[in-house]
Amino acid sequence: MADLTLTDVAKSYGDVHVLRNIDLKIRSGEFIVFVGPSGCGKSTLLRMIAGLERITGGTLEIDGQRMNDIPPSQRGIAMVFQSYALYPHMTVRDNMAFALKIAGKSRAEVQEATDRAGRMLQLTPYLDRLPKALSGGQRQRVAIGRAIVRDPKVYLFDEPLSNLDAALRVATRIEIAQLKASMPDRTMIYVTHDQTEAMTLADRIVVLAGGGIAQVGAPLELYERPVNEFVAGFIGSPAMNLLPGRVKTVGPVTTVALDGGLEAQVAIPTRAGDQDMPVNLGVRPEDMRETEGTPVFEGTVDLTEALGEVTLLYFGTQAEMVPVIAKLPGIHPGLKGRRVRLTADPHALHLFHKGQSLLYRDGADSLPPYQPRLAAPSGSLGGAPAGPRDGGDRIAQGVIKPEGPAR
Ligand SMILES: Nc1ncnc2c1ncn2[C@@H]1O[C@H](COP(=O)(O)OP(=O)(O)OP(=O)(O)O)[C@@H](O)[C@H]1O
Repeated sequence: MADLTLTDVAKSYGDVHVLRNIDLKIRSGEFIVFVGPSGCGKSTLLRMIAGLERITGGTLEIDGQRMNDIPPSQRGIAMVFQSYALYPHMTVRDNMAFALKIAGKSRAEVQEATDRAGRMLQLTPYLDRLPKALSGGQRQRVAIGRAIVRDPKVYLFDEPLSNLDAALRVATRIEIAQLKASMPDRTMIYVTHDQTEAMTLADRIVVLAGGGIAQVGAPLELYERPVNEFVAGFIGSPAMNLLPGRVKTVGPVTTVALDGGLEAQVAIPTRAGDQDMPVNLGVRPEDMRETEGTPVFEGTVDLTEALGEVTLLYFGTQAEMVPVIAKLPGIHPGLKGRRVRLTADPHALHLFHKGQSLLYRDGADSLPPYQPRLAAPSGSLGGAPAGPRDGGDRIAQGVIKPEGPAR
């Protein structure tokens, strides 16, 4: 058991306020991933939980016990670092055994714990090797093994895979997922820059920005229902396109008059007071498709990138413009320089109050319960998504915010 509760947690270095108003409840056994732009305080928050950084405001509790002034070694936590931090002159077994020996465990206990960690991480053949005789992935497994032998209640990972090449990252990511599955009651908190790691490993993702929490939710919840433009742009790759316009007609389905003359129907309800409100229409590149009918976007393709399973089309790549990007399934040769008309399902469109600041979250709680987007049933052709997106039960895809002060 290890529930973590952060209440109004803050961190400042003198006059520099790095984090403030961090309220977060992490349930025992959850896999939580912190993401956010560089310098937003992900590692600082992790290190405060570990006890490696002083908490300058608020409280951290683990299982109801205040931890602010408890030393790291007594928090029941183990941390795995990006840099492995192995002792180069010690074997794999000795690296893993070190903390146990310091803690005064018997020889038999140390042997049993290191054998077990070696088996769990497939390190048994390497137990007598020095770190220099291991690959990067194997070294990181030793670093994880060092955490496992201590049998902590909470595991903290600070970008553990970022020193590995692409193939090893995938393999080690899967090993971490399997490790978590084998320890369902252990709580894990993981910092990463990698969206795939965040989306695949997390039970819930915490998006940090501007010194606070922008949104917390299940990975697909953040993808499908970002509460603001920042999260919309941060989760998903390439980022969601934001097309400026104004609310033209209100009702259960909103019509948006886009700058440039096009119109879009969005399955998001608006009220009379929202009429003429400046908005950004959010459309994910992967939700766009070519149309002979009425487009929500029309432009000349400046650049294409053929990635095999998909082709990326770029529009408006001139300096200082944020290009609009479409991601079409399959290979589309010869599109560069062509005029293309694109549309998207009204249920796949998002709507944001224009100019909304990063942490402006009011109104998010009034959204109806989240309904996951389902893939097409197996056997159907064409890849058109089925389920809620085609029905009427995902009305509020995005958020229109009333005018108000940004927080
Ligand atoms: N000792 C310090 N004194 C002053 N500012 C600091 C100190 N340590 C960290 N910071 C600042 O705190 C902020 C958060 O740093 P942190 O390393 O937690 O960010 P991060 O989100 O993990 O970044 P990255 O993704 O680049 O690793 C940064 O702006 C950093 O400059």
